[in-house]
Amino acid sequence: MSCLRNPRSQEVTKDVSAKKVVIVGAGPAGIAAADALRAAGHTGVILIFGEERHAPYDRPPLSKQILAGTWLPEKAQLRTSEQFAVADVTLHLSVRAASVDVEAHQVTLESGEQVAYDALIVATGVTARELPFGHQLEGVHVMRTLDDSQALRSELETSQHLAVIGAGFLGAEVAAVARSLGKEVTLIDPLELPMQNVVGDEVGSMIADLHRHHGVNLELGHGVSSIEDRSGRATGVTLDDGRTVHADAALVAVGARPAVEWLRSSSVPLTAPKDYGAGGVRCDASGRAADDVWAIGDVAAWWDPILERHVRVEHRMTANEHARSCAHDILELAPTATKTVPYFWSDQYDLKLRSFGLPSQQCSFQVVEGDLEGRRFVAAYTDESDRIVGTIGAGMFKAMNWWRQQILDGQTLDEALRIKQSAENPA
Ligand SMILES: Cc1cc2nc3c(=O)[nH]c(=O)nc-3n(C[C@H](O)[C@H](O)[C@H](O)COP(=O)(O)OP(=O)(O)OC[C@H]3O[C@@H](n4cnc5c(N)ncnc54)[C@H](O)[C@@H]3O)c2cc1C
Repeated sequence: MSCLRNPRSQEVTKDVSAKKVVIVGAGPAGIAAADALRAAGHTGVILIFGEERHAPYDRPPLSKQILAGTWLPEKAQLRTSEQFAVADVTLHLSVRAASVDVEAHQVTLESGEQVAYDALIVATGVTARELPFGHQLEGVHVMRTLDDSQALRSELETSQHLAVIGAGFLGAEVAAVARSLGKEVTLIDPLELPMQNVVGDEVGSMIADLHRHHGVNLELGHGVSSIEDRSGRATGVTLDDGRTVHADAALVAVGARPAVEWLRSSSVPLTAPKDYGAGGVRCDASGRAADDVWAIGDVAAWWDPILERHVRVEHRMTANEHARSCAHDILELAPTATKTVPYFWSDQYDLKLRSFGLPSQQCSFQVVEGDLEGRRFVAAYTDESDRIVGTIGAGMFKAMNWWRQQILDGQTLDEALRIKQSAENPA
């Protein structure tokens, strides 16, 4: 198809608007891309292929409200079939893409059927990482899909002691929900503190104290060497120091890997192991990965012009932002104007953590508002040149937004504190 290049236009040219767009992955990013295309004036065919059998749904409630039983799964559904019909978007569920031929502009489905495209959006997300042992046992779970969440929920109706392997945000959230359901919970991680590599030592200590306060047994600084079983059913978890923690169920929450197997035989580039969020689809700052191929959401490592490197983040809001920006690029519209930074949240008991940018344990850390003891605070994370690269906070949402802007402005902490002080105490 011939395309009229009109890079700075606010209006979609006719040829471009009629492109046939194929979206692989029916998660939040894929659905948001279809929305964004239509909102920006795209009139051509949009096909979405998703390997799951469920109507597209949101994942954050899986480890929170759905696991806790306070939401029915329907509440997490992203769109109804009527909404897809109105938007004239064709959704194919239980269909897996097996490969893509970038040169021929063709996706091959697992059935062998070939689907031609003018523009391809890769939105295949990530899959749960597994341990090299134990996953065949009854009572051993991961948490990525609606089926996973429902399976763990029914497991907790009968099991009394849950071992959570991995104290990242997912493991920590599930530990909190399981405690609220009255279960004995052991939270295990080779790091010394929960979520330590993201939130650092100070916030990690606060989270550890919170879990201890709620009665979670913390086994930090320990890896897991095996999952014990009797007749094919998990009975405990053996730590690297030889002790065994009794458990009749286990959640393995040891991270995720980009769902890129289907791209391996293609010319779509992947990021190197040393990149932030390695192994994703390597994209430019508009999500373009190869000729007429874009990638968005958890699977995509976009070039970040502020941080000057490829960044892949597994955050819900990034899926929406990528989708909007990529839709504009496909339609050759002027880029979406708003500069953004990654955002995530995590709910544990009554603590509602919010984070902007890319905080990490490697950064310098300073509480800039409130205090950690009261669990009402904003903390700034800075790089070696004192630039603020991330913030984490709780209970101070207005202040968090001010600090978010400082990240966007590339501000140093020193300068940000000076601006804040002069705003609070005008001369
Ligand atoms: C339990 C849980 C809790 C979370 N909580 C939070 C939170 O509190 N805050 C936050 O910011 N983020 C949270 N996240 C992360 C957030 O859900 C993700 O960032 C978001 O789902 C990313 O959307 P996505 O569409 O890129 O990927 P996904 O949601 O993974 O969707 C990708 C879809 O593509 C499908 N697919 C994969 N390969 C193929 C193929 N070859 N063919 C067809 N389909 C394929 C997958 O089956 C999947 O349905 C959470 C994630 C989980 C799992």
